[in-house]
Amino acid sequence: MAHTQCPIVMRILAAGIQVANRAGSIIRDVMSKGELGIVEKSKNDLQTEADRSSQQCIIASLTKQFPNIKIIGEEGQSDLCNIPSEWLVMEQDAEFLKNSCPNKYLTLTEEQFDSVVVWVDPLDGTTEYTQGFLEHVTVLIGISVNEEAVGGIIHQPYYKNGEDIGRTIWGLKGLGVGGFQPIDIRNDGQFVVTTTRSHFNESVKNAVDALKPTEILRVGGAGYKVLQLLEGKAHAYIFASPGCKKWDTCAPEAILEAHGGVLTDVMGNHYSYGEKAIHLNKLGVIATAKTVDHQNVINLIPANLKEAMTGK
Ligand SMILES: Nc1ncnc2c1ncn2[C@@H]1O[C@H](COP(=O)(O)OS(=O)(=O)O)[C@@H](OP(=O)(O)O)[C@H]1O
Ligand SMILES: [Mg+2]
Ligand SMILES: [Mg+2]
Ligand SMILES: [Mg+2]
Repeated sequence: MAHTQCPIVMRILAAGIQVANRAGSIIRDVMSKGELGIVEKSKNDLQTEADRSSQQCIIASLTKQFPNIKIIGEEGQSDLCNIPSEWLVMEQDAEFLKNSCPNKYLTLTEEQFDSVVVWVDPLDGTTEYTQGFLEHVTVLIGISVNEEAVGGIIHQPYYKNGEDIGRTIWGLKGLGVGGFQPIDIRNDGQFVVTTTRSHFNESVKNAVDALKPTEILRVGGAGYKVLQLLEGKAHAYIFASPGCKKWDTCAPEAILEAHGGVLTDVMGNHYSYGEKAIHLNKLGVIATAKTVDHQNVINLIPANLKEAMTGK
């Protein structure tokens, strides 16, 4: 099937896979040149040259390919006029396009652009990037349709596989996940929680402790934490605090749920990813692996913590 005839959701994902790979190589280039150009956007919130360049590459490439689609990136408006030509990626991943599009998205056309929003986090785990925890760094491209996170890409620029560097994982609800082999963690009496490394606070600690974990992993990035759920390394990802934004969770939520896991706020509700959605995930992030009862985890989060977060 010619690319232009494929359903829009499939084409955005196929383009996203290629552009995320390019963004990953830009992130590695900035690090190897050693001039990170760190800016403190606000307290505990950094931006580097890699965040800026990766975003320019992704937004420029996707805007060129899909001029009618709303794209929202973490780093705000990017100058798309003066970017190096090698940052413009016009390819779509041919392997991915061999998959059949789930029926639900077959009739969605580019003209119905109002219902589709692409959420871009050009570099998730910026604090970890600046501190040398490079494995935690990911590029996130999420697609929402009618406000629901349905598809996404998590690219790990520093994942090592023999001589190869980098890998790209995709997911689409109704189709599944690809680019890696998911591992479903067992429920054998252990309960491993993954949580923030760089944004830990009292509220996050209280929620984590309430689950009585047998092990706590503290790593950077929403993308990396969700990968830990998908690779059998943790049962739950707990961040009972505001801080994460829609571009942090859109792709991870879609990929996790395409495999049977769940990602919600502390009340157990899904976030909305429409164009007008507020960026902040005010009610935190609770995500669970496929083999875990999500509602049970939500029930264990202390009521006083939920009241403090919702104001009710
Ligand atoms: N308090 C606060 N202030 C500003 N930004 C915050 C905060 N908490 C989380 N975040 C953003 O969420 C992304 C993941 O961060 P973490 O790994 O620390 O936390 S989390 O557990 O996934 O929320 C990470 O995204 P990137 O900016 O893309 O690296 C954080 O910036
Ligand atoms: Mg950031
Ligand atoms: Mg992020
Ligand atoms: Mg980021």
